Amino acid sequence: MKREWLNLYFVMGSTDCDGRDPRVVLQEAINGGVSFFQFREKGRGAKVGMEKKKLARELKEICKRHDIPFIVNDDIELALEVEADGVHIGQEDTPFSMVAERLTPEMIIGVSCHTVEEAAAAVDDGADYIGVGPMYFTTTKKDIREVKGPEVIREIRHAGLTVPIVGIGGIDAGNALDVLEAGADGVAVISAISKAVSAFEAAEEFCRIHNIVTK
Ligand SMILES: Cc1ncc(COP(=O)(O)OP(=O)(O)O)c(N)n1
Ligand SMILES: Cc1ncsc1CCOP(=O)(O)O
Ligand SMILES: [Mg+2]
Repeated sequence: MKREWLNLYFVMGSTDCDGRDPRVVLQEAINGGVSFFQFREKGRGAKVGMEKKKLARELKEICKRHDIPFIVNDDIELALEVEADGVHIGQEDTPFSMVAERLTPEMIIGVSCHTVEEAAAAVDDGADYIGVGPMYFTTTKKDIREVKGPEVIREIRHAGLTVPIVGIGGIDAGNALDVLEAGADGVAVISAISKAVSAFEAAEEFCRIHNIVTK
C-alpha cells in the first residue's frame, strides 16, 4: 500500500453524522482532501443487514470515483461482498491469520495497536498499516483503552518499526501536528470531520497541517 494514502484517514458510519446523509458528508470530506476511508457502521441506531450493505456499496462508489481506498471495519464478509479494498481489525476482532486466509492477497489489512509489543506482533503478522490510539480522550468509541498520547507512536518508531502508522482517537486540528511529529504518517479522524459544520473545511484544515510536516 502507498504510505501517503494514510495522510488523512476518514473513519465514519451513519451514526457519526449527526443526522446528515453520510454520502454527502463523505463527498464533502473527499473534496476537502481525505485520502483513505473506513466504513465503520457501529453504535446505537447503526444500520444492519441489507441496509448496511446498501450504504457500504454507495460509500464505496463515492470512494471509487475519487480513487480513494475503501476499507471495512471488523466485518470481513461485508468487505468481500462489496469488494472493498481492505479491512481494519482490532485486538479483540477476528485474528489476523484468519482474516488473511479469507481475503485476496492484494487486500489491505490494518490493525489497531496500543503498545510497542502489539505493533511488533502486527508487523510480524503482515499488517499493511497500524492504527495507534486512543491518542486523546474521545466519546466516539465507548470501549477505549487507556489514553497514552502521541508518545506511544514515538516509542514504536524508536523500536525501529517502519510500518505505516495513523494515530486515532480525539484528534482535531489543535493536536494533529503533535501526532504527526511523533512519527505518524497521518491521522485517522471520525468526529472532527463527521460532526464538523463543514466536513470540507475540516478536511482541508487537516491537509494544511499535514503539509507543515512534509514540507
Ligand atoms: C485506523 C483505525 N485505528 C483503530 C481503530 C479501532 O479499531 P478497534 O479497536 O477494533 O475498534 P472499533 O473501531 O472496531 O470499535 C479503527 N477502527 N481504525
Ligand atoms: C475508532 C477509534 N479507535 C480508537 S479511538 C476511536 C474513535 C475515534 O473517533 P474520534 O476521532 O471522534 O475521536
Ligand atoms: Mg474492531
